[in-house]
Amino acid sequence: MVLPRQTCGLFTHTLLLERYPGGRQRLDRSIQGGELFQTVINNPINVFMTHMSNYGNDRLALYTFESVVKFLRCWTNVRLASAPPLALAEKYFQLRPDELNPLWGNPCDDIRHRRIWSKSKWCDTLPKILVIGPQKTGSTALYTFLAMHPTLVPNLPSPTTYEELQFFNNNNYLKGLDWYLNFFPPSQSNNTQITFEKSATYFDGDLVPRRAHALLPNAKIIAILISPSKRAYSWYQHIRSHGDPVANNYTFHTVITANDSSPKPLRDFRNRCLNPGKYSHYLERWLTEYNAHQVHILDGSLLRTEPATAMNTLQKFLKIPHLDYNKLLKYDAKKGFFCQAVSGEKTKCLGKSKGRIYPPMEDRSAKFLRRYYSTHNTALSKLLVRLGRPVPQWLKEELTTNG
Ligand SMILES: Nc1ncnc2c1ncn2[C@@H]1O[C@H](COP(=O)(O)OS(=O)(=O)O)[C@@H](OP(=O)(O)O)[C@H]1O
Repeated sequence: MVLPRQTCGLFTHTLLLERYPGGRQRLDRSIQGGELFQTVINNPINVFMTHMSNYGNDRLALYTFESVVKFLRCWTNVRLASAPPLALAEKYFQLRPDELNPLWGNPCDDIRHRRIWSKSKWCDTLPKILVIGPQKTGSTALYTFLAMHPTLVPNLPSPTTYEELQFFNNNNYLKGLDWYLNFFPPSQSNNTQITFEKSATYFDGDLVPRRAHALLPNAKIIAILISPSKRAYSWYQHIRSHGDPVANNYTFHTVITANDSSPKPLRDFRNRCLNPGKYSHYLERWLTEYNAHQVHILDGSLLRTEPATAMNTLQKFLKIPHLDYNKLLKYDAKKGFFCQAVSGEKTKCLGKSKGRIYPPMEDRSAKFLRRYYSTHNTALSKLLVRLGRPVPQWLKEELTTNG
């Protein structure tokens, strides 16, 4: 384990000066203003270890550290003090409490890390595309369409959350990078392929944009948007079908109209139902981390009715070879959606949990939500215009039928 923002690295490599790569001159350069000197200067707290169980034998380490301490004392005003590693760690987090939560970066971005990265580990297969949701916008359909492309490879499924890894937004993040990487083994893809991941809860997760950017700064981000009112209703039906007590005890209308005097579980539920639909708010957060050219905003209604058209635009954005989805997808009248065309007239559709049958939304709820989302939809429309992106038909309709 290393402290945040420190690079785990070797300063002495060997026990013998004459075997030091580059010779004494190189080691002395590191001590006298070079890498070791800079490491001490730039980090108020450092943890150093010797290779040896009895470090009295590690004469080269003793030479190195004695020399760097002498050099620092001679040429700088830095006050040096030492303490056991645990005490150092405590001091470090007193100085930087905001760093108590880890922020994983790509170990292979740092040449020293890459050099000492275990041969049995990898990092080149980290996803280069993230489908971030939000939930109930057709993200699973998009995931299966992307997985049909020979250039694209999804993560291995999680035993608990299936195709979604939900790494960046919950406690899986604290399981560390190895946990995430194990879903992208090199055996799954060749080096011309691109790995991708979709977790629909990433869109509105507080910490997600920052965490995702720290690990995948060059990733392409895909958000799918449909009418926020429809999304909220679909989400309510989804949660209700899973037997959630709040969803079972309260009608959709009661949920969306809950106010500050409503019971806390109901208010929390209302927030989970309605907040992700404040699209511009969350997109702006993603745009503080990622450059706009890395972010694709996909029209979820178009994906549903004309998936081949939506996939054409998406392939251009991803700069991957063109695949004609007209030939791969077929409308399934029974399911009411485009599904994967298999042999003959057959189709392979998503399971029962996608495209549930439920009664239409009550008029009063639709009216309430149109008003509720009005400012958010206006902000979204402005955002899309600012980015030079098309304004989807569903958004134009929501804005004109407002009130
Ligand atoms: N091709 C295709 N096949 C099946 N379903 C499709 C498709 N395209 C869009 N949809 C709509 O996707 C809705 C589910 O969205 P998600 O996959 O994002 O849901 S989830 O957040 O991952 O649970 C799901 O919502 P419900 O109809 O409310 O169940 C569908 O309407």
